[in-house]
Amino acid sequence: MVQKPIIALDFPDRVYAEQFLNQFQDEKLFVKVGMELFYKEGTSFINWLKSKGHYIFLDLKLHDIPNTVYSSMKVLAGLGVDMVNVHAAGGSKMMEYALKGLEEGTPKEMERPKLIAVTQLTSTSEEQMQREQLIDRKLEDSVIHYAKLAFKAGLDGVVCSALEAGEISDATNKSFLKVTPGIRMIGDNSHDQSRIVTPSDARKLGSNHIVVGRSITQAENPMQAYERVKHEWELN
Ligand SMILES: O=C(O)c1cc(=O)[nH]c(=O)n1[C@@H]1O[C@H](COP(=O)(O)O)[C@@H](O)[C@H]1O
Repeated sequence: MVQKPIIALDFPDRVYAEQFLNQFQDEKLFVKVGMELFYKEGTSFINWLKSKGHYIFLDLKLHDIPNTVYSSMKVLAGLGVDMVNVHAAGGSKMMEYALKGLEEGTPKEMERPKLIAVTQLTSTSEEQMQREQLIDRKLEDSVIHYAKLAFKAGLDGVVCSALEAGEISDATNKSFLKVTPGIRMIGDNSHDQSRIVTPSDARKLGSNHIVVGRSITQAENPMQAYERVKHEWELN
């Protein structure tokens, strides 16, 4: 799959999103549609993005009982997106059912979307995880544990910080995807993220994809910000 930085289209509606995308003219981008935009605009916006030739990560982070996730994935499989996700905390069975739903729901002429699992959100710190989730371990231990569960369930990869990417490769295999949000250029505001890295460090540490939102979308010149991220990511 194309390795361009994935731009998080965290906008309130399609007017904002289209205004943003228009700046890139005909460039085919890899974009992420999250809950905010999908809840507002639904599948018609996904179809529009597809008609423009963009690659799409539909980030709805499913986390429910196995049967509900199975039937929801069956529906999402028909949208023709390239990547979808679940929360690994939903458990092995839920992840297996998610994959089954996608496999059954993908039309014959389409490729099944990649299925990845969020391990520990990049906004979560070790202190918060221990205090709020009552996990009395290092944060990396929890991330690696979830990655192993996702791997065993047959998923294509995980969402993780680049700080854990190397250990995940060792615990799974080289082709298991490590998709990394929490990307910031040096000096950027980290906002609500905890485990942040630069595009160049993400590459060096072994991430396969990076997800970048506010550092691009809220930049004074988003095109320039995107080019800087892409340059750093591709050069390393
Ligand atoms: O699944 C995700 O995309 C995701 C997982 C995670 O652990 N952390 C995380 O930040 N994300 C998403 O990645 C994007 C990061 O946005 P910025 O912090 O603005 O770069 C947001 O759209 C988040 O919803």
